[in-house]
Amino acid sequence: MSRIRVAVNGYGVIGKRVADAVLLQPDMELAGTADITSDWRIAPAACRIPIYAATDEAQHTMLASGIPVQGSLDELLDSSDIVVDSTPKHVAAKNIERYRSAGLKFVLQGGESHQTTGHSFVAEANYQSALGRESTRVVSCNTTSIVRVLGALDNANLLQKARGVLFRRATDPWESHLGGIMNTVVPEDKIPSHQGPDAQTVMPDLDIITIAAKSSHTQTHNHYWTLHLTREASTTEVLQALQKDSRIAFIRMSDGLSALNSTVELMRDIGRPRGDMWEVAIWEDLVTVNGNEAYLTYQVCNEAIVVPDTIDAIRALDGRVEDAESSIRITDQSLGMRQDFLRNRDAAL
Ligand SMILES: NC(=O)c1ccc[n+]([C@@H]2O[C@H](COP(=O)([O-])OP(=O)(O)OC[C@H]3O[C@@H](n4cnc5c(N)ncnc54)[C@H](O)[C@@H]3O)[C@@H](O)[C@H]2O)c1
Repeated sequence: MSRIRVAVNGYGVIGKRVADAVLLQPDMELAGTADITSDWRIAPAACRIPIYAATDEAQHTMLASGIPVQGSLDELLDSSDIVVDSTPKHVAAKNIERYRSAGLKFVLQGGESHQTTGHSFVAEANYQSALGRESTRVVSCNTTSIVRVLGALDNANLLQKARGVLFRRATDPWESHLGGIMNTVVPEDKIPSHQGPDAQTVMPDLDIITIAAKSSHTQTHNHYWTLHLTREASTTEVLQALQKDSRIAFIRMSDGLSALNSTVELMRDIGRPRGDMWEVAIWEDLVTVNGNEAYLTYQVCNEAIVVPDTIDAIRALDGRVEDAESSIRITDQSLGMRQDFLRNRDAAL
């Protein structure tokens, strides 16, 4: 089977992680990455990834900065089967016609609206409906976590409705010198916040309300959920339902993982590239069930969580791996995803 040749347009927070994940896939090949920067953000990639210039101006500045440019974005597209667009919000939507004229399938990211592709993607929920499509949009980091967690409970017929509060990191760590709030919390200016309706683009029947606030840190997102269950259940039943999703990991206060920064440090200690956590991490010892209500909190590494889904989205559009389980297994194994970072999962429950 020939490998899928993947182009990554936009080598920022998401693009560089997607490019590295593509390099690990047995059935994919990285055709190259395009960007407009010519400084430290792209320079380290040049020795291991073919770099292309997304604009004529970028080509001049890249060459002037000593970046070995392989060619233009159009040339990159010509040598690719699928492009992942990870340019900033609203830039990607303007590239769609260019991808279509090059005859390429394309994956967009969560900064674009559902309407840009007409399909929003989370691998565990709707891989099947993306099979062979021209395009899809991998939903945002918060939405991906919501669909994973609520989807796992829904699959076990346990979820009736979900009400959640989201604390969002103020900015990405690498650009925190440029902006981000300090010493405050800023509620989003409407309820429901956009994440609940966004989750419904993947799970249309989900009864969900989200309230969100931006807080003054850069260490991942943190969600708090009150879940109305379809019936009275035990904590073990809820945990077992969550455990069925291979991309949900379990962390514990009792292990000293008592704050967002502890988990961030743990990811570095276990050797994760860039300290990334692709899993959504639920505090296992905080999961509480009271009759037909459940309460839980989890952590979302916004920079990393959409990377495995982006890899699966590429496979779904390509169409040759026809079931979600097979694609998820290949992706999980290639990245080294885990459900428990400190001990064998089977022993934990
Ligand atoms: N940062 C996150 O936590 C996060 C999480 C999930 C989804 N997303 C989504 O992923 C997408 C990318 O976000 P990001 O955070 O990686 O952005 P980013 O700003 O970190 O990276 C974007 C990259 O695109 C490059 N770029 C800008 N204009 C370009 C152009 N015309 N052509 C080619 N390259 C161009 C920039 O130089 C930069 O390297 C957005 O849709 C965003 O909403 C971001």
